[in-house]
Amino acid sequence: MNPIEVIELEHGLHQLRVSRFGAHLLSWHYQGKQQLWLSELADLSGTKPIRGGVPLCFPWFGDLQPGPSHGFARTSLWQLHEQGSDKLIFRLTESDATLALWPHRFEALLCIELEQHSLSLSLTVRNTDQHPWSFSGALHSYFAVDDVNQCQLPAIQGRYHHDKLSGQRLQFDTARVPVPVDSVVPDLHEMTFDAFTLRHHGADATVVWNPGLAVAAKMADVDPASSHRFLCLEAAIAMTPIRLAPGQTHELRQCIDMGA
Ligand SMILES: O=P(O)(O)OC[C@H]1O[C@H](O)[C@H](O)[C@@H](O)[C@@H]1O
Repeated sequence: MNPIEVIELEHGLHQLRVSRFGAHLLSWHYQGKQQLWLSELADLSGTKPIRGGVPLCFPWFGDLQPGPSHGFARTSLWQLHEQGSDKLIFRLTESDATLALWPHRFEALLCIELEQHSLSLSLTVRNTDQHPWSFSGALHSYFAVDDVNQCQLPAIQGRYHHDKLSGQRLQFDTARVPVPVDSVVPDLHEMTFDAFTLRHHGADATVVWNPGLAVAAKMADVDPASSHRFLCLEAAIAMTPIRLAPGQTHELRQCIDMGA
């Protein structure tokens, strides 16, 4: 059996491929053109995070030792909860494996929804436990670009950001995306990029990431020759974790509007 069971959805101008492993959006064609980058060297064995597409970071963003980078959601097998002509909903709840890493009961639903000219991803997290807990996370989208070194992101110009590469608070001088880049940009929730507009809800920052050639060359699942072909623009809870009381929910959403 293929460990990466893939669900396909075709609706209007869109075609999607989503893996149950990680509820991971692997491919999105809009008007016949691929919008996401998936590494040629992505590990599709169902044992490691998949490089590219849209990984889900939950219940934490980044490192939380001794747990895995970006949490366990992207390496868990999700259930296909609902399938409609224009949407897919995946569901994940706690298991012995997740409780060993993070001792809290939860329900997470990932809804991928298509409208005529847009795609939205929404991760709704519910505390199903008896005690409050906190989480962070991200919708870690890898957008396909011709050359990241030429990318413009007008919304960043003049903005302060936490530069994870230097550990400093810096300001972007121009709209040109620097490479390498690993920046947490607080309160950036709407931006135009390439042919589309991104809108984030339930996030406290947008994370902008491309490792650049030197770091990519050390990554097992990125071919350095194609490391310039993506830019990650992530709807992230990366500043302050969200605290949920029993029964409470939080929705983290990224809407990608092709604006035609
Ligand atoms: O290699 P991964 O665990 O998938 O993380 C990939 C990247 O994710 C985010 O963008 C972080 O800000 C980066 O610091 C990290 O390198």
